[in-house]
Amino acid sequence: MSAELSPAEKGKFISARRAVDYVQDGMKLGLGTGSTAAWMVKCLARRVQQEGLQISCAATSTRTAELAKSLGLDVRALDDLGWLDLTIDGADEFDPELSLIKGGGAALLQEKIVASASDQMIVITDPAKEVASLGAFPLPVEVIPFGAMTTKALIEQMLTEMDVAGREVTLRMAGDKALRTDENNLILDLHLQKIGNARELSLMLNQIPGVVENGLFIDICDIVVIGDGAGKVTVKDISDGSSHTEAVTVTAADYSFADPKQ
Ligand SMILES: O=C(CO)[C@H](O)[C@H](O)COP(=O)(O)O
Repeated sequence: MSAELSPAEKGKFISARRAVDYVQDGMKLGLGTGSTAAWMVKCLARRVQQEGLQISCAATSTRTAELAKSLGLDVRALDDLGWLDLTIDGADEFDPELSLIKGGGAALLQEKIVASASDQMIVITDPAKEVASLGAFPLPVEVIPFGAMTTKALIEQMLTEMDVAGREVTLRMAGDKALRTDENNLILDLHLQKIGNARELSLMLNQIPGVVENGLFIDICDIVVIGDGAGKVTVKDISDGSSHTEAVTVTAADYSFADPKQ
């Protein structure tokens, strides 16, 4: 039997399980990255096994692809699947318009490509990630290694010109080495405190040579599913502005999976 989950982890599990309800037989799915997305992959694999669903998936990172394959899911290259029906992914922050900051797990590039190639994106999250205005979470920006410190300087100059509140930009490390993404790029984290105009910032960042993509997801997310460790799940849908909360029960058997890989 699995150990009791912390309230935060239970919230992630609850949101992941609820989002998997949106999956239908025959769908082509995008699989997100991160700890919440890992719960989703497990819940999805369980549904596929129990109900015999025929689905195919494109993963947003090597680690998600490995987890999904290890659980028997049919994982293909995005280009083999073409357009997707639905992507389910986590986020680091979301605001009332369901704009997001993503990339805490350094997978923002594949995540944005996959979500943008989907009819619908559902974000699975916990209440701590809901903000009135994006920016407390450092904004990840993926840059190519060539001239990365010059790209960093160009970003800092742009932030100064835009008069953004915080301007510290740091290179993300993995131990004593610069972290490399699945595309062998680097991540710069922008410690901005508060992002006033996320749309403008996103456009400006992507105009800088050396920037591959940034972690602002604007007009991409359709639904946010917020799992609360106390046993509630809230579903917010941007298409009709609706929001409703459901009570849920969770037992240890629900989050016990044969493969404990996260
Ligand atoms: O954007 C991401 C990875 O690049 C993740 O979805 C985000 O960091 C949330 O992760 P977690 O579910 O572990 O809190």
